[in-house]
Amino acid sequence: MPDPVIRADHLDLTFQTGDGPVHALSDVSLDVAEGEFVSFIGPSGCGKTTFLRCVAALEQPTGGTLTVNGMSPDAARQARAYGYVFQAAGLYPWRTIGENVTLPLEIMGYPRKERQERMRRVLELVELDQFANKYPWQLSGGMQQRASIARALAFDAPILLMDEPFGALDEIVRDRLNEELLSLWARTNKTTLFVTHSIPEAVYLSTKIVVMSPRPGRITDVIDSPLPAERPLDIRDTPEFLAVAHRVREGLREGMEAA
Ligand SMILES: Nc1ncnc2c1ncn2[C@@H]1O[C@H](COP(=O)(O)OP(=O)(O)OP(=O)(O)O)[C@@H](O)[C@H]1O
Repeated sequence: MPDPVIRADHLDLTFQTGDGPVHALSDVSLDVAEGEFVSFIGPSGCGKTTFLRCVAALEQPTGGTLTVNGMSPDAARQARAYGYVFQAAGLYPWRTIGENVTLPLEIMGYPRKERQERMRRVLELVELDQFANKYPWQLSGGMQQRASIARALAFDAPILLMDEPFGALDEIVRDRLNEELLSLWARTNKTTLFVTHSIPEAVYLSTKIVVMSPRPGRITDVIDSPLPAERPLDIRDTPEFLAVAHRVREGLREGMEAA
């Protein structure tokens, strides 16, 4: 077995706040192998975002260990191990889509020609190559979110961290983006961590589903998906899909009852 890309071992994080300590992560242990698509699902406040932020070295755990590609999250961050897609597309309105995508590359000091080449390639991947010269307000919400994914892919990091990227979109657009994301993942083989509140989204996309519960935030179930890699949208009506969704729902319910 190759070493996992991400390994959390008895991870703990307590925030000290004005109202006393908040135990955001408790005893979280998880291995993520290369190329996996792992969804984190759980009620608000169970620590999903906090876990992603620890992986991205944006939060410091207060206990346990966490490695990314065998190094500390900080070292992995410096080695540009990941791209991050947030809940809101977060595009700069005064920059075109192309200029938004090249911004991190500019900051990292990539030469102009390479910036342009990479920008073209990732916009093609998310089927926005015709929109490089448009401004964010000229695109729909779903297209903006695709542009934000392109930006995260631009420096070709092996790990993609996605924090509820489709939460604000209507169901039809979300379905389409789920399909596109799955095909993008199959083509790029990026190790992906994906936060969601949607059971169907988690089951449709993932090779592994991590169910979490709040107070304190902990893992209550880890489900290795039995679904095939090839997943047309109507797989959601199959008994196999519904069985996984049922197990997630049960895990969420038990977590809530225990909290
Ligand atoms: N910087 C911080 N300082 C203090 N408390 C924090 C901080 N960040 C998060 N928390 C608390 O930690 C807990 C976990 O928050 P987190 O954002 O990780 O949850 P989540 O599962 O992602 O929630 P949601 O689904 O609403 O995004 C919450 O109780 C939150 O209020």
